[in-house]
Amino acid sequence: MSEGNRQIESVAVIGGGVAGLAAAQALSDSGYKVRLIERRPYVGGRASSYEHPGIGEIIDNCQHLLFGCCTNLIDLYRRIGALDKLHWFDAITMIEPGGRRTVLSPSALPAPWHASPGFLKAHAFSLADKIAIARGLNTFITGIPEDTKENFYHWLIRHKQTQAAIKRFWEPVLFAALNEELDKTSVHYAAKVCRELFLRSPEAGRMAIPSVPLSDLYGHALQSLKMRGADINLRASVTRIAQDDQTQQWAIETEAERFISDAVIFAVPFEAMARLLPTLPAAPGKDALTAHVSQFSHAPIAAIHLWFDREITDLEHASMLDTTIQWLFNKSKLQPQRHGQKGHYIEVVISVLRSVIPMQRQELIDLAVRELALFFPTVREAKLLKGAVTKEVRATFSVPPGIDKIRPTAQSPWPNIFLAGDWTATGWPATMEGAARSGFLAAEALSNAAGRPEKFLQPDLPPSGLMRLFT
Ligand SMILES: Cc1cc2nc3c(=O)[nH]c(=O)nc-3n(C[C@H](O)[C@H](O)[C@H](O)COP(=O)(O)OP(=O)(O)OC[C@H]3O[C@@H](n4cnc5c(N)ncnc54)[C@H](O)[C@@H]3O)c2cc1C
Repeated sequence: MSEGNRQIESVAVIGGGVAGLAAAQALSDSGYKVRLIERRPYVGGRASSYEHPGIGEIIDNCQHLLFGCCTNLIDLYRRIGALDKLHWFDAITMIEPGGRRTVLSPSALPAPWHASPGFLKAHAFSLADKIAIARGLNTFITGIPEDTKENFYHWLIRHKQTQAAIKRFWEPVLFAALNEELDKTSVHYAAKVCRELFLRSPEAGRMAIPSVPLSDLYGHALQSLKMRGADINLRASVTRIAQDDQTQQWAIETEAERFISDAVIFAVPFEAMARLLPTLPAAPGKDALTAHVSQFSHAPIAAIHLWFDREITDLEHASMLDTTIQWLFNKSKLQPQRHGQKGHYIEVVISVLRSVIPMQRQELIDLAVRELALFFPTVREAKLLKGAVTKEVRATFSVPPGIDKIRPTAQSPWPNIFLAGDWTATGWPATMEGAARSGFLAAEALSNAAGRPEKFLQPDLPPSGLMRLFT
């Protein structure tokens, strides 16, 4: 691995998702000449919105959530001036068929027990479930287990979790956070999610939902980058990277042009990286990287977007128990720009379940309406004005046991080429926070190679209460 030529001024960032935007923003803020190259006509990558042709509405590819523990994503929003586009919640509502609600919110007790009173009062769990969940969560207070070959479902059985605790607590939480079946999930990552959301501090577990469509949110990054003199190439797909024989700089080729840059940051998903790797020159470590990239796998997410002629619930969001639909987001309430518009817009999300992906659009809309009626009787009288379905087959990379062995660091086998993307070695699962971290880590690696080391990665939130004893 080379140290680089220590004369880096220009940087090509390939990929305008959260990872690429974080890298581009950090380096632009530090005075590098950045060119961002994105295949699509908009930025945001897997966290974006667009006008759906069938219904004439701007919709997110899927609702995206973040939490207080997402310190790097929040720092990216600060850098791009989008912090005020987040709607923060102190409570999460779980709802059962029939409409009974459980509201989980932090109490005044010190961490790690701040969430305990909410759990104790929860209608959704029996006493046996509560004891099992508390016993399970408590094992993560002192730290997160190392990644072993054990999967999280096996761990839950070994820790004597009830079936209801698995169905109503562990699955909803981890499906949303890790988007994978529990028997394909690493104990290490499951523990990390639980520790951040329920144990570290009340602040770390606070949930936020963007109050604007995702492309508006990440559109702030485009404005901010342009203000700093960055070049932005949208609708430009990189097809090949080669080293310029004379200058030893990198030549980046898109379908339309070819340009030269001192350094390159790849911020593309692993499957796009797999397509670009063969175009790069031979180097020690290339074969190992290629082999590792080929071992990643995906999991899907589907979202169903429904416009009713009336309000079907006062809730802004809810985790829906015991049904195929898992989360509800009341977009008419969450996005102020929709206030007063015709129809009440509800988005429901189904994570992980591969069986829903082959279902037809109308079949999924019917399923969502049928299941919503189990929670909200108004749905039976309401008229559905229109509906749309978004399916992301390659939504997230899976985190099976042993995944960390194949996640590459920001250093690539080539001089002045760096890797970013949620799938790289950040210690985080496939999330916007993981992507933001990867972008900052790649920017740090580049600044080291340039001989001007800088720190962009934000520290984790400090633990509070008694959790300070277990850092
Ligand atoms: C349906 C869904 C729901 C999700 N929900 C959440 C959530 O609630 N919370 C959360 O934190 N995370 C969520 N995620 C995960 C999150 O969106 C991703 O982890 C994150 O956005 C990944 O960012 P990235 O920059 O690493 O990759 P991407 O977003 O995939 O960005 C890579 C970019 O590279 C571009 N590209 C690819 N190849 C080329 C090329 N050859 N030339 C130029 N450009 C190229 C792509 O067009 C893309 O814009 C969800 C994801 C999906 C799909």
